[in-house]
Amino acid sequence: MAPLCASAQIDIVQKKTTEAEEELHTFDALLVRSATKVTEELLEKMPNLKIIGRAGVGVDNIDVDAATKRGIVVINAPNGNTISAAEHTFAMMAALVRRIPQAHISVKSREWNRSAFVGNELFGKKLGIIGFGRIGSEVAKRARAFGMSVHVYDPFLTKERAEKLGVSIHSLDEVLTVADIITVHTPLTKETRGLLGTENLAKTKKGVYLINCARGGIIDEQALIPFLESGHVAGVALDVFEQEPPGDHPLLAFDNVIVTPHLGASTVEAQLNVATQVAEELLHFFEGRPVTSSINLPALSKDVYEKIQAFYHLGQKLGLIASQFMNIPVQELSVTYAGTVADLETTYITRSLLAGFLRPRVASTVNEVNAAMVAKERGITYGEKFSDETHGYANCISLTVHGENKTFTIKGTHVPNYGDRIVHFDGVAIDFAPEGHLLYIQHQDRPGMIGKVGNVLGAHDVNIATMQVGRQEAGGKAMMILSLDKPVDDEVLQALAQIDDIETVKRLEA
Ligand SMILES: NC(=O)c1ccc[n+]([C@@H]2O[C@H](COP(=O)([O-])OP(=O)(O)OC[C@H]3O[C@@H](n4cnc5c(N)ncnc54)[C@H](O)[C@@H]3O)[C@@H](O)[C@H]2O)c1
Ligand SMILES: O=C(O)CC[C@@H](O)C(=O)O
Repeated sequence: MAPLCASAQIDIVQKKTTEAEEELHTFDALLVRSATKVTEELLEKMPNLKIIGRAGVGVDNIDVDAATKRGIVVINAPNGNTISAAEHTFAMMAALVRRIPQAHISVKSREWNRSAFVGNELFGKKLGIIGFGRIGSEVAKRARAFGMSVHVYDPFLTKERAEKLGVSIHSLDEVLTVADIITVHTPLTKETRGLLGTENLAKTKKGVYLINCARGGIIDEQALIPFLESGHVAGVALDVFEQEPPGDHPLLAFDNVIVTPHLGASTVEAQLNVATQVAEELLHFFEGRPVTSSINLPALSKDVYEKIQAFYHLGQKLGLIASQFMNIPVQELSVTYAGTVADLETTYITRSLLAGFLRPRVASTVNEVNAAMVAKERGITYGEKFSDETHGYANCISLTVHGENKTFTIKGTHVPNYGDRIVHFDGVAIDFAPEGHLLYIQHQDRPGMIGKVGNVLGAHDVNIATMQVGRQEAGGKAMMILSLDKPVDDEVLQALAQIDDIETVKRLEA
């Protein structure tokens, strides 16, 4: 939290959400650990909210879909507690096979029963790790130091990464059948809920030990009971439960089930790390810098962000102008990247363009977070293409909007140290900066048009800052894009539209 406390821009209110009912509508940011449930209902009471920070890894206490729908960025602190969670897993493993908690209770009860607590060594045992991300891989390092062999199952782990981490990948069945001890380190998802249920538990070795320091529900608690009763499972270590706290859970009655109250991340170091990580990210967000640990935005490193920043802005302007020009229902947006921009992380630029396009059409907040979702809701599809056609510019972004009976194309480029330029507008080569109050005039290419437009604007006290003209061919379709010092009202638009040979007049705000 220290980075937040040090910031003059941030006022911190530390309360339970239930104690802050009256102020909920005022908050811009919400920071939570795992206990606060960030539900759709809570989000409805927080219309000002822009970002939710989870000081920890799992975001299962946050309705990420509901946040995304509202354009709220969700960030977490993905690695601040990795070491603590891995160490806790290892402590649980040692405690499980050496029966330390049971022996502890016995001695505290004034007994001295050494023969009752004969355990097993970890050395030489096969450890099955299901889920080989940050924590799983740290557990593996520690296991190797203890002389264990490590057997990994993770369907998303590449061969290269497995080799780099010195482990071999196995199928789930292989891990289940060979492991003496199995520890799970996956997120809780539709696929992992009940992953160790009746069917898979039956495939494990007789006498297997199980550990869950990830999320309650990955090991099916009900399914476990008969396997403990029969002695097939020799012992279980649980830091997490399907319901927390677990209350009077039948598993707690088993002597060989050892438990902790979700303590994986509960170290001074981890709490400091996650709080600092999430606080720094939050400050970056409000300073308009990239957030690297967002759950609902593509991850961007500072380096990548710096490269795409200019195009991100250009994309937004292209979308914004196209949306106003095509103020009719549209079905499809097609974005083409050419030149240097084509080598960058274009997903983010496309999202920015899409948000710019949707903004004039949508009453609710629309930004890079929810743009794809809002587009889908409105039946607008979009796609990215890459091309070699740069039209002579170092970089070029083209947007084609397909609407009912009309297609519109706009192209832009970014010139370093100069700015964004629109270089092609509705079939006409032109060159203007997409900034401020713009006026689009489409007319027949005739002498004297510029003077007539200037006279009307002058008569209405509208000052022209810049004027760019372009045409398809001499005497054919021509256009003017004017940048004005103030927005024009409907009266000015009508006066301009009455000039002979002017076909269309549109205001465009950029
Ligand atoms: N007990 C605690 O206090 C505590 C602390 C921190 C994290 N956690 C939890 O630990 C878990 C792991 O955290 P992490 O930081 O290592 O996450 P991570 O995202 O780095 O790793 C998760 C791994 O699981 C793999 N995976 C996903 N679906 C899978 C499936 N169906 N089968 C097998 N593997 C699958 C992913 O490919 C990934 O490699 C999470 O559930 C997290 O919430 C608990
Ligand atoms: O806030 C906590 O202590 C839980 C942490 C842990 O479960 C996580 O997902 O980061």
